[in-house]
Amino acid sequence: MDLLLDVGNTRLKWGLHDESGWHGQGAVLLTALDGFEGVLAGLGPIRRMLGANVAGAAVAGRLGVLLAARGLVAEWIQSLAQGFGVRNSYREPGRLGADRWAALVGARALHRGAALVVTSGTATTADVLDGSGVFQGGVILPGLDLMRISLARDTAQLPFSDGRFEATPQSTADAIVTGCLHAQVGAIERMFRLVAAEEGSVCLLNGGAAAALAPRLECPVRVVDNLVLEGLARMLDGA
Ligand SMILES: Nc1ncnc2c1ncn2[C@@H]1O[C@H](COP(=O)(O)OP(=O)(O)O)[C@@H](O)[C@H]1O
Ligand SMILES: CC(C)(COP(=O)(O)O)[C@@H](O)C(=O)NCCC(=O)O
Ligand SMILES: [K+]
Repeated sequence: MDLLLDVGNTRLKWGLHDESGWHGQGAVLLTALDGFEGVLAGLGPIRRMLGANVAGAAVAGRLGVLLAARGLVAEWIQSLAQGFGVRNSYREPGRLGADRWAALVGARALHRGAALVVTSGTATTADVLDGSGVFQGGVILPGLDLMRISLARDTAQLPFSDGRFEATPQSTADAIVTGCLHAQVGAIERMFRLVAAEEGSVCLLNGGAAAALAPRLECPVRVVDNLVLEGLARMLDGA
């Protein structure tokens, strides 16, 4: 069994995988990272650990210690210019977030046509993957919760509270939630225009906020499981 880690800025997502598929997945908040020690202790024998980390060196260091206690060496991927059926058009390919690279590899394995690969986590990313597997570029915006948090933090009168999506919001809470959803969905729909003309193109949507965005999107959407873990599994298969 291999252990795959998608370490984002809010949560660590883990998955246990072998040739026959997935044998368990879970998530741990970075604010409770020590809890991952218990998760690790409960897993059976592990061959290798491969991960994508965008949460920085301190988090990688803490994970390295937890993994070493189980006799595992932490292997962290870097974005490549080309590999696993995907070509990376970033001017400096290594600067693309490792999670975005892994998600593109996962997306390519899942869907052969053009796709807009959207991961809605702490940040939302919307990445254009054309029908020949070329990542042409993409956008980064604050994620849904980060937008709401920033309004509460930097204004005197706006709270962080739950509202509802409404066509014409008539309360502060509804106005904030609806505004932030419009911002997310609007950016995604604008990016989708870049692949809309390609046969069979779809928006592949994943990440912690995917369920909140999916019902609002007016483009072909397929909500998928964690594409980063999927991509990491392909990388081990191809290794
Ligand atoms: N239990 C939870 N705790 C924190 N955030 C959650 C939870 N459930 C869903 N979320 C949402 O999911 C986002 C985190 O999604 P995730 O894809 O794990 O992000 P990241 O990869 O940036 O860590 C949060 O910003 C929040 O919007
Ligand atoms: C864009 C991101 C912050 C997304 O992080 P996440 O929301 O998954 O925590 C991350 O992929 C990152 O730090 N990228 C490096 C810069 C880039 O991709 O251009
Ligand atoms: K993201």
